[in-house]
Amino acid sequence: MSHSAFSLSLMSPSTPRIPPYFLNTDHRQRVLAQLRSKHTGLEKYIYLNGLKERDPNLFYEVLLGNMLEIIPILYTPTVGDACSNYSHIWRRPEGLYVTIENKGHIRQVLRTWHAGPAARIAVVTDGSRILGLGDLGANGLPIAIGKLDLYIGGAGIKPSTTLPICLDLGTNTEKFITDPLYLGIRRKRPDTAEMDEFMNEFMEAMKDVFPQLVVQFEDFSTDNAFRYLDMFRTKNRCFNDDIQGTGSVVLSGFLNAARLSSAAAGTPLSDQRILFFGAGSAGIGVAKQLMSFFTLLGLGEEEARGRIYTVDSKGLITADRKGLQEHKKYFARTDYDGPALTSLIDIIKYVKPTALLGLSTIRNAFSEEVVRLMASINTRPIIFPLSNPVSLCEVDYSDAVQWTNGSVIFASGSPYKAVEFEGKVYEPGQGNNMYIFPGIGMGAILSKARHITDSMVEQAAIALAGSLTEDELSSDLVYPRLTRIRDISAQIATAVIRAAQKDNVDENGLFRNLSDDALLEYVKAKQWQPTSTHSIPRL
Ligand SMILES: NC(=O)c1ccc[n+]([C@@H]2O[C@H](COP(=O)([O-])OP(=O)(O)OC[C@H]3O[C@@H](n4cnc5c(N)ncnc54)[C@H](O)[C@@H]3O)[C@@H](O)[C@H]2O)c1
Ligand SMILES: O=C(O)C[C@H](O)C(=O)O
Ligand SMILES: [Mg+2]
Repeated sequence: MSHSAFSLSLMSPSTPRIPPYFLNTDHRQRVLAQLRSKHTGLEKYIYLNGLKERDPNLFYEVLLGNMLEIIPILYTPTVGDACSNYSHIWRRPEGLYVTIENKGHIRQVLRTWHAGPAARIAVVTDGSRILGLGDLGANGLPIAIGKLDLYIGGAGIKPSTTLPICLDLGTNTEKFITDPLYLGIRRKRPDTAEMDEFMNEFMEAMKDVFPQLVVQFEDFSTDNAFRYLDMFRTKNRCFNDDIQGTGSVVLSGFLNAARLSSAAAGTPLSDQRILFFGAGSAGIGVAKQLMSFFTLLGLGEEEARGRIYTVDSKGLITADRKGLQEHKKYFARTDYDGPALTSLIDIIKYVKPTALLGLSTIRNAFSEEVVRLMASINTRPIIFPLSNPVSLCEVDYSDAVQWTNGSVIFASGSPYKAVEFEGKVYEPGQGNNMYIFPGIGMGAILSKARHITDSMVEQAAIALAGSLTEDELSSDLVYPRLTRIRDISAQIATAVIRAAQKDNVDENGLFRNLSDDALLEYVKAKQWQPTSTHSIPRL
């Protein structure tokens, strides 16, 4: 502090004063104008982060009033830039880091969290596969924060009960280890045995320190995503967003998309054939969940599995391939014995899919030739390029509309704007787990579910699919409009609570006697709202 500033502060005992005519203005509009004056997504992210620190109530008020503008900044795609640059844009402590060096005393570290046992929902990442951006190590924290902002904005979870955690276990990305500003531990990631020990201690400690907590695993690399879901799904109240949340949201969009595509083709729903381009945690998670599309129609497991084809970087996945990773085996084809099919065009010609889903992280993998081929074999092709962020999306919406002459039924992981084609406006869907996880988490919290069961996840998808209004249905949408996310999350949470009751995992039996309408009203009444302060800035 300079000498003059120091003496000035000594000389002025008064506290700062709000400008006298401040209340003649709407401060929320000022905040929006300030936000819009920033030129890049990252600058907007930093601005919003500062606003949240200065005045969280105002931050959530502005978020709730401007979801379509603000979610793409706090969440995909801009949160991807925030993570990639986190060590450089860092301003203040947020969230909780638990490092590999805390092994042996993780409980003590968790006990430092200010909310203590009041915490209800944690999003936990180890930073090893952030969106499609790879291993970002300790820079992964903003993904947990962004997801929790959606819990708060989208479902109405109370901010003080949310807990973002980044497990700092090292990184295999060399450029971070050598970056002088990198905020994480400078070492390679541990081997499986060491990581398992850490995760076992961590999850036990989470249960002890936060007995009411739901844990959402987020953006773990594929092997670990499956591994820790299997290890903890019956011991802890937890789920994996990339496997189950994505599976659920895509099942939901697919239920609506298949209805449109089958009606256009005049074929039964059960004739759908789905090709997955990308067979990681998300691809296989979604493929497993989409089995329910067929089983709900009455098909047996084998028949349902036969409608699903998976592709990875080596081509169509077949059972005879050597060294096939465990998670790819279930959908590996046993009915193809020709030469390996490696090009997407050849695979489409062989499979003749009604739906092409991308979870590959390969930008523009759905080329003009691919999209036109899909349109030539389907009256209304279903094309869901689901990789995030936009920079890794398999095809842009405007191209998909143009190359299919508007017939495409489209949902992408990251947001796209509506496009006009030959005088008609087309609206894309956003097939992102953000529609689902807030409702699953809220339902699990309110019912105090011991575990999160498959049927809770499936019922969440069915509730989301059924939540479209007449107007949304007549616009051929496959997901509801995001502006309604609070209502939708309440409907999903209600369905999740009912499923928890059916599975007898609800520890809170109070809702069992409520009618569906009364339960929905109860859930809505539980949603936290920022108090409208007329937006007087906090001093
Ligand atoms: N929309 C959503 O809600 C949502 C949810 C979860 C994940 N995702 C996105 O899905 C993507 C994948 O996530 P993941 O965890 O499964 O990652 P991952 O790295 O485990 O999986 C990527 C898969 O793509 C395959 N692949 C890579 N290059 C390929 C190529 N050239 N041709 C064909 N296949 C190729 C890989 O073999 C692998 O099977 C990410 O971009 C992520 O952001 C989206
Ligand atoms: O974070 C998202 O936008 C969706 C998903 O969880 C992902 O990993 O891409
Ligand atoms: Mg994710």
